Amino acid sequence: MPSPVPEATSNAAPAARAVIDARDLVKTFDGNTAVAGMSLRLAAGEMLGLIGPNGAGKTTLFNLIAGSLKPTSGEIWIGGLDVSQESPERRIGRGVGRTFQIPKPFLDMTVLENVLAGAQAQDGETLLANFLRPGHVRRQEKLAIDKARTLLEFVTLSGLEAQPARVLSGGQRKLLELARILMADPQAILLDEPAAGVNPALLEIIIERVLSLNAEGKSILLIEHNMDMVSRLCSRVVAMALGKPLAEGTPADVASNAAVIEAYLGAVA
Ligand SMILES: Nc1ncnc2c1ncn2[C@@H]1O[C@H](COP(=O)(O)OP(=O)(O)OP(=O)(O)O)[C@@H](O)[C@H]1O
Repeated sequence: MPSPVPEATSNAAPAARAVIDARDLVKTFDGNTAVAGMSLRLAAGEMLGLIGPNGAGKTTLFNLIAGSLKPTSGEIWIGGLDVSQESPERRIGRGVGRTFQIPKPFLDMTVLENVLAGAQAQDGETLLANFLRPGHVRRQEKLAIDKARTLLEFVTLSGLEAQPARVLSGGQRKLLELARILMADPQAILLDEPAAGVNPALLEIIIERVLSLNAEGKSILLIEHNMDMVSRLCSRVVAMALGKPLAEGTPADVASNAAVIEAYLGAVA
């Protein structure tokens, strides 16, 4: 007779593998608490929305996950490893890419050069490699340029590759930034308000491209005030306020949650 399966495991859905696991994070700035005990798990292949009123701590949480800020306490795990003390560059290498609310491209560099800047350290960047293996370095550079061009096509900016980035609109700069982070082949992409200040036509392109990246298997963590975009992309949403989780559920459930509505109203008042 087969041994009975313990109830706790037989009924439990298999836990989705977390790409990003932020554990009980706290971040204070000169005594002011921006993130006050926030935990969040982004599963492999998931698109998770992060909403909350201005000042809730969303961007600070991104900065902690991406490594540009170190937590006051708590831990960040990426792909099953504790990376809390690692640099932002190491975390890019571990497959985390992030965009900023206001992209800051190198304005005097071309659009193509800006995308190339997103490549992980290449052999071509070391003098020694140039000296010892110039043919290999040239091949690497050509591969990087081909990849950057493919990504520019993906974000519909191919026609502008030779232009300086300063000619791009705000929405185009967001697309450029997306291409730049894709150079490092991220598994998880953190998008900080991709819809803000973007015209409706470009926003549709951004939404389509995010869907297509997710269809390729990339996990997406999306900070966004535009609930239409959140509803179209995310099946799960976490709302935060005052640095803490406030509610979690489907976009419709969270948007109609009384505590969430009150937090937004409080932020407006
Ligand atoms: N570098 C910093 N130094 C001091 N205070 C900071 C710093 N970064 C963020 N804060 C403070 O932390 C709190 C949370 O800010 P954060 O930008 O994370 O919120 P947010 O939810 O992203 O807001 P928004 O939706 O307006 O972008 C705010 O009170 C902010 O002023």
